[in-house]
Amino acid sequence: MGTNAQTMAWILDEYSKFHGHLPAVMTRKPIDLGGSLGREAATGRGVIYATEPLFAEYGKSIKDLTFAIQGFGNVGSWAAMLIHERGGKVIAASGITGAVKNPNGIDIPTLLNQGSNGELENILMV
Ligand SMILES: NC(=O)C1=CN([C@@H]2O[C@H](COP(=O)(O)OP(=O)(O)OC[C@H]3O[C@@H](n4cnc5c(N)ncnc54)[C@H](O)[C@@H]3O)[C@@H](O)[C@H]2O)C=CC1
Ligand SMILES: O=C(O)CCC(=O)C(=O)O
Repeated sequence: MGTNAQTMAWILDEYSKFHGHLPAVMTRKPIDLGGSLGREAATGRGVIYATEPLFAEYGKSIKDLTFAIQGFGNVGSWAAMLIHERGGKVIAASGITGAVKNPNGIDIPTLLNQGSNGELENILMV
């Protein structure tokens, strides 16, 4: 937690100083350092790909359900976006310094466009 592609680039840089340039040792690198396309979204996407069949076993789909996202960072914000795209309703999201709620459904693209870095600082309600 609290890391991003830049952090991974720093770790790769430090590792390379001692062991030579071996980019395969570090995942979630920036693309221009050999990172994988789609990596930023991958874990949140995995959450959705895993939960969709689980819901199906109970005769439900994402569009029928409401969601609260505890931890609106890399994984949580991508999961929220994919829920939104599938017609699901995200009614609450929280980070360590703030939270938002809207019983009618949060507009996730708008929330992300507010420059939220996963902490939801100064955002009380959307
Ligand atoms: N990013 C990835 O690709 C992967 C992440 N994970 C795991 O998924 C989890 C989330 O990772 P990321 O989204 O990358 O982290 P992140 O740092 O981007 O987001 C973490 C979120 O949790 C919130 N948070 C932190 N401490 C909290 C607390 N005490 N109470 C409430 N909220 C708190 C932060 O405010 C932030 O919104 C971590 O446990 C991580 O190890 C696992 C596999 C891959
Ligand atoms: O990038 C990876 O291969 C794994 C990342 C992971 O498990 C994490 O961020 O906690």
